[in-house]
Amino acid sequence: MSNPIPSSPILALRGVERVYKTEAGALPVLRGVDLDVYPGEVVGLIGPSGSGKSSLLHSAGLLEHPDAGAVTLEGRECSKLSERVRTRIRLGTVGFVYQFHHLLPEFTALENVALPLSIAGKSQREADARAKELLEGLGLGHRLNHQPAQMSGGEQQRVAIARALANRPKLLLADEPTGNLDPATSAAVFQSLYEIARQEGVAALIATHNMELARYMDRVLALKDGHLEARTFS
Ligand SMILES: Nc1ncnc2c1ncn2[C@@H]1O[C@H](COP(=O)(O)OP(=O)(O)OP(=O)(O)O)[C@@H](O)[C@H]1O
Repeated sequence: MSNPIPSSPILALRGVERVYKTEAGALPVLRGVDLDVYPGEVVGLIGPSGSGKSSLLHSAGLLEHPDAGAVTLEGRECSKLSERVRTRIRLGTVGFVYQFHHLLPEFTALENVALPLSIAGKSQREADARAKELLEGLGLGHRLNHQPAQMSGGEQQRVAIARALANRPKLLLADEPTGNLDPATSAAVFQSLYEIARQEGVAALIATHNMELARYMDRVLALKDGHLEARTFS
């Protein structure tokens, strides 16, 4: 990265463990994960299918409770907080992008992106202005009034990225954000995601199977046997 990394992480995991109870017995997936993500960096998370990437993102984004360990967002340790406070922190700090866009089909691109802003109490004018700014930044200025079904898969995913960034989260968690797209579209959408994350100054943790895209991240971590290790590319 060209920018110096500030000293205080936006996300810190310490000794995070996740064990699922299955009919076949306990399935340990995360076995003591330590991770720091700093403001403004784009971090790739790789690992084979079933290695626990989604589980890690769910714990990091306060969607699930880890079975052990600490999750600290913006300096606040969240494990022992009530569900209400965790939800408030999640809504204020984290944006999510998934493999499938989950846009509301009857809403336009602009309306889909403005919705979380309206829910957060912004006026319609403010919400629309912010939604328009983000969509234009993602190259969708000509698609503001289109519904999801009238857009390509790559365009739909860009709208989902704009929606995730609408409330100015400090951390973007993305789970296979381009996993449903063909290789060329996937590369283009990833490029847009990277650029807008930089513009917005948001940190991003992006789970992907796509090693070609992983190369373009600021750094890459691999999940192996429930632990994270740094990965470098030759
Ligand atoms: N709620 C659950 N109950 C039981 N097992 C689960 C649950 N959620 C996930 N698992 C198991 O935990 C393991 C890790 O799943 P996870 O979805 O985190 O992996 P992943 O690396 O994201 O996989 P993929 O790349 O295929 O999306 C898998 O073996 C999965 O079957």
